[in-house]
Amino acid sequence: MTTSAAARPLMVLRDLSKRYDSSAGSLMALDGINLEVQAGEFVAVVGKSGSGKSTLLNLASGIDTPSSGEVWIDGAAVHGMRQSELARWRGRHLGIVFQFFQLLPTLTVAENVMLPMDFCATYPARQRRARALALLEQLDIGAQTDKLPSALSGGQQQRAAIARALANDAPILVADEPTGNLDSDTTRQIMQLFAGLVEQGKTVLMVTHERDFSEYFTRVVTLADGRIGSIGAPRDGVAGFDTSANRVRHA
Ligand SMILES: Nc1ncnc2c1ncn2[C@@H]1O[C@H](COP(=O)(O)OP(=O)(O)OP(=O)(O)O)[C@@H](O)[C@H]1O
Repeated sequence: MTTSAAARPLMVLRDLSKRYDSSAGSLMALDGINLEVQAGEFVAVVGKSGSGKSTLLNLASGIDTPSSGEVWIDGAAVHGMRQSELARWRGRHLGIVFQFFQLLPTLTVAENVMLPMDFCATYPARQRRARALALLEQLDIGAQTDKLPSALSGGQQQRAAIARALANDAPILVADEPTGNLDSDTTRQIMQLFAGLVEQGKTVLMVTHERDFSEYFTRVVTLADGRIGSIGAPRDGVAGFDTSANRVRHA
């Protein structure tokens, strides 16, 4: 993709570290991460289990706080925000998609999609249901709107979760193994859906183990032991997913 020299990155992670302290000891889960994500990118985060992928996403999305370092999103210092302001700010700027969907089981699909709009008051109350239905229609689950999540297939639940992530029209989608619980056909559909959203202007940061979709990604960030081992362009190929110990490339 082309970016002008003056373009400000949509997301900046600067010297980001996370230490977990427990009775079992201290663990440096992330150590000195530097990453800039431009608007319109589809960035995949890959690496072995325990390499720090989810921790990186949780810090980048303000779900968790760094031990040191900075997270800037659209010019805002996320690392400096109070918890009270962070939740609403996050709701407006980030849509988050999880492996296990995390839909509220006692609310209908439409009500789940309306939740971020209710929480952040991004749209007038009288418009929220219509917007939820339009998103669900766009994601091909318009017929499921008034069902409980448990009545939907895994793929349909993930579509509902993506609709919820899109509810506030946030510019960034953060997804932690969104296809990790789906069969291969559904995985393809969901990855194509994310690629389509990027084409429509969204920016996506995704933890994934999916090797077959590297052509969708603008960059592949490989984590190893809490550090960035490599940042590769997709043309570097599936090697971006090679997490073997000595495979280190530099962009
Ligand atoms: N809340 C926590 N308290 C203590 N240690 C944690 C906590 N969360 C994660 N860790 C540890 O930090 C390291 C990085 O974990 P993280 O979940 O980010 O890895 P991951 O690459 O996402 O792994 P996976 O692919 O298995 O989901 C691991 O050693 C993990 O055990």
